[in-house]
Amino acid sequence: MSDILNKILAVKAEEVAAAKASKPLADIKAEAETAMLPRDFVGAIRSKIDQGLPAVIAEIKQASPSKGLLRGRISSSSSASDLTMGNTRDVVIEGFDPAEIAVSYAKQGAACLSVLTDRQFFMGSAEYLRQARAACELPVLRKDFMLDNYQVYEARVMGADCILLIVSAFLLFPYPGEGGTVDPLVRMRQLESLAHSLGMAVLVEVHDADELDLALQLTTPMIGVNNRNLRTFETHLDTTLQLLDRMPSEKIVITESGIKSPDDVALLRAHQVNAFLVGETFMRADDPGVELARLFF
Ligand SMILES: O=P(O)(O)OC[C@@H](O)[C@@H](O)c1c[nH]c2ccccc12
Repeated sequence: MSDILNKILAVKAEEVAAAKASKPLADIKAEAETAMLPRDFVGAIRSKIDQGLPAVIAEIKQASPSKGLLRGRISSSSSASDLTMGNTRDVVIEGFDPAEIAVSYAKQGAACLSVLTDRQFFMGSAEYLRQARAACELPVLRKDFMLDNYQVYEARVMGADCILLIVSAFLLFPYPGEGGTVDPLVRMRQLESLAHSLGMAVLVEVHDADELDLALQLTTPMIGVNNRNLRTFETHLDTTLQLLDRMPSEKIVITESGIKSPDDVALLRAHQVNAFLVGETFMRADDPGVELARLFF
């Protein structure tokens, strides 16, 4: 079992409860229904692939539980020791500009953006998503740990065009629904259909064959394979390659995590994997978009 994921999900459930207490479900629902129009996330990916180009979902991620701070500097008002796993709440960072990063990604040919909105473990925020989306025309994935309908409405209100459903999160965490604990597949289907009804796409994330079997029971065409093992934090691109035989041809395979070099990209493309989600490698570069072009074009 994955300790870090369990910890994140427990915090997430508390955050959702607090958000519901400060803004009731009916209010966020009304806001979601009048939010600005969604952008076509799946269409943006398909359009690159149809042109024979790699479809890159370029991530904006300030920090991660496995690597700590990825971009920016810790301001003198906070201490580096605050930045231990799961304790990023009070750390202030300078030199991290989501709008500037988004513009650079768009200019260099990204298909879509992914923006971390989890605060405690990834130092993300809804505000970063808003800033990034407003700065360009790319569709945006809200990268967070979704458990509850409420978060899907929230995603739309902040401007997200796509949400992430992590299969292992539903398997791990017995999140209560109406009338007790709800079956993981039932919960994923509920969140998927809600996202679709709000005009958003869904990226479903798997790490092994059993998770893939569940993911294939959703209707979304986008299957993400996370190359990172959330227990050990090790990444192996083989994780994606080993699942390819089981992928129906109508699905779009998105390889996620641990893509570091043009050779990694060439290996995956040689196996007809043409959609990529990349964060750390871009975040550590001076100009994230220029690094995107170096890896992919
Ligand atoms: O920074 P990387 O190794 O390029 O990985 C990006 C992305 O795949 C990773 O951030 C990610 C994949 N699935 C997630 C779920 C939650 C948070 C983060 C993630």
